[in-house]
Amino acid sequence: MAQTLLTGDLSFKENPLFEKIIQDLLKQNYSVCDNFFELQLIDNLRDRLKILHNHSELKKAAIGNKVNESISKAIRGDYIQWIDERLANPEERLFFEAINTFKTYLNMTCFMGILHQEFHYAVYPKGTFYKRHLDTFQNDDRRKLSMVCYLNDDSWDKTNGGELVIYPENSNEVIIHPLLGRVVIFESQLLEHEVRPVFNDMRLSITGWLKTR
Ligand SMILES: O=C(O)CCC(=O)C(=O)O
Ligand SMILES: [Fe+2]
Repeated sequence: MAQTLLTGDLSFKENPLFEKIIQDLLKQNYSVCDNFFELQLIDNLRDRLKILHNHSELKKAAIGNKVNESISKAIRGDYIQWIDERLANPEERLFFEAINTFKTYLNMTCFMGILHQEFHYAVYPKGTFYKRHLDTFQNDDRRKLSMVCYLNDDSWDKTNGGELVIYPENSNEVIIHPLLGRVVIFESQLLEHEVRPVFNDMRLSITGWLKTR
């Protein structure tokens, strides 16, 4: 019996992509990765998000229940829809499969204790932004890693704006363009960041958090 368990444990296979992300996180608290998902999956998720958007399924994102709408709008202008994993359609299921594989890997190799995740679609229309912030709430530090997956297609131009800017504590700001298929992962409790105003087009993404406890 013990023998069987041991054999199971030894079946662990090193994943170079995940190892790179882990090394980046250890070194600088963030990682930018351009091949986390298959491009076909990104295309399908983009189509899904566009359908939701066209059917007005997305809601204005809030920043907390005590803040009124005009203040909220001065802080963030995106529209979101949470993805319910239990109701996921085939492309969302593939998305969560990749996330779960990553989560299991982190827990096995880094003992990160990730138990839950939450993800939402996001659309930033022209003129919107999200001011500099930290992704953790007061009295709730369960968000461990933030993940942003960009769904813009390859016509996205750098002059469209909408850059993610990360502010590491001891070094210069890092500017990241929301390019097709790019995934950015960072320490939710450590790195302040912002979304710069979108000048053109509609900025599409899925954002989420890997959470402890
Ligand atoms: O879309 C991005 O690049 C970041 C979004 C973000 O910071 C958030 O939703 O908390
Ligand atoms: Fe954020």
